[in-house]
Amino acid sequence: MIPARSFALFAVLALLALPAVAPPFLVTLMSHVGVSSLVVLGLVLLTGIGGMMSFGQAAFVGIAAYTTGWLTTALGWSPWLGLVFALALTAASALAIGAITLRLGGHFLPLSTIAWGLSIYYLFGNLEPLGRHSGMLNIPPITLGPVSFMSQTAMYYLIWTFTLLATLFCLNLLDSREGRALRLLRGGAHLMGSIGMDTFRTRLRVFVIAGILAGLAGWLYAHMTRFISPAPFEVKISIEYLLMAMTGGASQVAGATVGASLIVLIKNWLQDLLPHLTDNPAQLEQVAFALMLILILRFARSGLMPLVLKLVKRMPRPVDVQAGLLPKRRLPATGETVLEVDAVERRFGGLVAVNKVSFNVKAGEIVGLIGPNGAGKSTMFNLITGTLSVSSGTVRFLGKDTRRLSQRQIAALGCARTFQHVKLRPAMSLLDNVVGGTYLRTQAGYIKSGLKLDREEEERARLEALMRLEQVGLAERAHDLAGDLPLGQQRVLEIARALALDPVLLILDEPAAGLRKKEKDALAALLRKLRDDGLTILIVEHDMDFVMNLVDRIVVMVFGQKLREGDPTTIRRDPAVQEAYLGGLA
Ligand SMILES: Nc1ncnc2c1ncn2[C@@H]1O[C@H](COP(=O)(O)OP(=O)(O)OP(=O)(O)O)[C@@H](O)[C@H]1O
Repeated sequence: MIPARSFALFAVLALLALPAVAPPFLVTLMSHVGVSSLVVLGLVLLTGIGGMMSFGQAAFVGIAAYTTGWLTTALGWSPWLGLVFALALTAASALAIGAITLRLGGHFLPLSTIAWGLSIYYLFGNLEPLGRHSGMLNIPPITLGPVSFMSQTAMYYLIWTFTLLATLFCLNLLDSREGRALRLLRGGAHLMGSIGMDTFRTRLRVFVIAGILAGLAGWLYAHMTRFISPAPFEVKISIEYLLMAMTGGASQVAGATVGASLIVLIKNWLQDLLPHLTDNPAQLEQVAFALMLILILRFARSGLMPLVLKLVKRMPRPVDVQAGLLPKRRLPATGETVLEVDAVERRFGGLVAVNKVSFNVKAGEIVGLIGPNGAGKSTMFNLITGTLSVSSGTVRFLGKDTRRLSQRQIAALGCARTFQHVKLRPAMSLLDNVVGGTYLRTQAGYIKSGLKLDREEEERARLEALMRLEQVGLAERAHDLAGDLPLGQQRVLEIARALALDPVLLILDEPAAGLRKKEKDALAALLRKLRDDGLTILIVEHDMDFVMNLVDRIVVMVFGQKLREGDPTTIRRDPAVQEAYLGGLA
C-alpha cells in the first residue's frame, strides 16, 4: 500500500511530465480530460456527496464559454476579464435556477435540470449575437504578460493548474465546517436542523459551486478550442459528465479525474473504431455509452475509486490535543425556568396527537416524559425542538416564544436533541459525526475552508468532539465509522453530537434503548453528572427502572393528554398511572 500523499504526488508528477513524453494528440486529449474533470468535480459535490442529480451542468459550461467568447470577440476584452464575467454570470444563473428548483423534492429536481439544460442549449442556438448554430470563431488565446497559451502544451499546463487547484479546494472544503454540512445533506433536514445547519442554503451553495466549476471549465474550453457552437453544451453532454462521475466514483473528489480520463479516452477510442464498423458512428457511440451506464449501475455503483483506494494507505488525522477550546455559553442558574409548555396542542388531520399539554422544566433538573406507545411523547419533542409546528398553545424556551422559530434557530438558542430513530451518517467517522454538532459554535465559510485558513478553528472543533466522545465513553473508537457501532451505541453517539452544541437543554428520545445493563448504568451516571454540571435534561424512555432511578420529576402522557406530573415515587404509586401501563410500573 502506498501512502495517500505519495500517491497524489506521483499522479501530479506524471501529469507534469506527460507533455515531454506523450504524442501531441494525447496532450490535447488530456487537456480535454482536465476541462471535463472540473465539471465532474462539481458533480461529485452536487450529486455524489450532496445527493442532487443534475442533467444540466453542460449548460453552465456553455454560459461561461459564450460569455467569454462574446466579450473577447465582439468587444475585444481580455480573456481574464472574460473569466471574471463568465464566472459571475454562471454563479448568478446557478443562484437563480437553484433558488427556484432546489426546493423540488424527489425526481422533480433532475427533471427540472433537464428542462433548464434544454432551454439554455436552445437559447445558444437561436441568439444571433452568439452565432446561432454556426457558433463563434476566432476566440483569442489566453495571454499572461509575455506568455501566450496558444500552444496545446501551454494550454495543457494552464488547464491542469486550474484543475489541480480546484481539486485541492474541494478536498479542503469537504474536510471543513461547511463541507461537513454538505456531507450531512443525505442525512435529511431533521438531522441538519437539529445541529443548526440549513439544508436549503447548503444545497444552494453547493449548486452554485458546481456551477462555478463548470463555468471555469467553459472559460478554459472556449480559449482552448477557440471556437464554440451549441453542441458541446447540450443535455447529452451533461449525461456524459454524469457518466464520468459515476465511472470514477461519484462520492470521491479524485474520482472526478479518474472518471473523466476514462470516459474521454474511451470516447476517443470509439470515435476511431466505430467508423470502421458502421455508417452511423455517432449513434452507435451513444449506444455504447448507454450500455456502459447500465453496466456501471448494475455492477460498480461506487465506480473505480474503491479499487484505486485499495492501493492507498490513508491514516486518520490525529486530533490536536493542544488546540484551544471552543467558547462555551453561560448556563442559566439552577431553578430558573428553561422550558414552558403551555396548553400545547398538535393535530394531524382528525387525530389530536398532543392535547392541551402543559408543563415546565427548570434549569439543572432531569424531567422524564413517559407514557404508553402512541401517547404523543415524540410529537411533543418535535414541537419543542421546532421539527413540528404547534396547532395551538405556546412553547417558550429561555423565555422566548419558539412558535415562529425554525428548528435551527431553536438549536442556536441551546436546545439539542437525539432522535427515536437514530440519525447519523454511517459512512462518516464517529469523530466527524460529532464535530458536526459544533456547527453553530464555529464560523468558517466556504472560501476560508477551501483555502485551508480555518485550521485553528477546525482543530478546536475536533478537540471538542473528542472530549464529547470521551464523556460518553466512545473516544477509543473516534476514527471508526459510525455505521460500525451497534444501534445502542449509535444512540450514545447522538448524545455526544448533541453535547457538542454546548446546549442548555438536552432532549433525549429513548437513549437507553438497545443498551446492555452496564451501558445503561454508565449512561445514567453520565446524565447525572451532566445535570450536576448545570445541564437541563428532558428524556423519553420506556425502560422504567432507568427512568425512575434517574429523573427528578416525571410527566405522564396518555392518549395525547397529560395524565399526571410528580416525583418518581409518587408517580410509581399512582393507580391511574399503573392502570395506563397495565401494571408495568408496580
Ligand atoms: N407525522 C404524523 N402524521 C400523522 N400522525 C402522526 C404523525 N406523528 C405522530 N402521529 C400520530 O400521533 C400519535 C402520537 O405519536 P407519537 O410518536 O408522538 O407517540 P409516542 O408516545 O412517542 O409513541 P412511541 O412511544 O411508540 O414512540 C400516534 O397516534 C401517531 O400515529
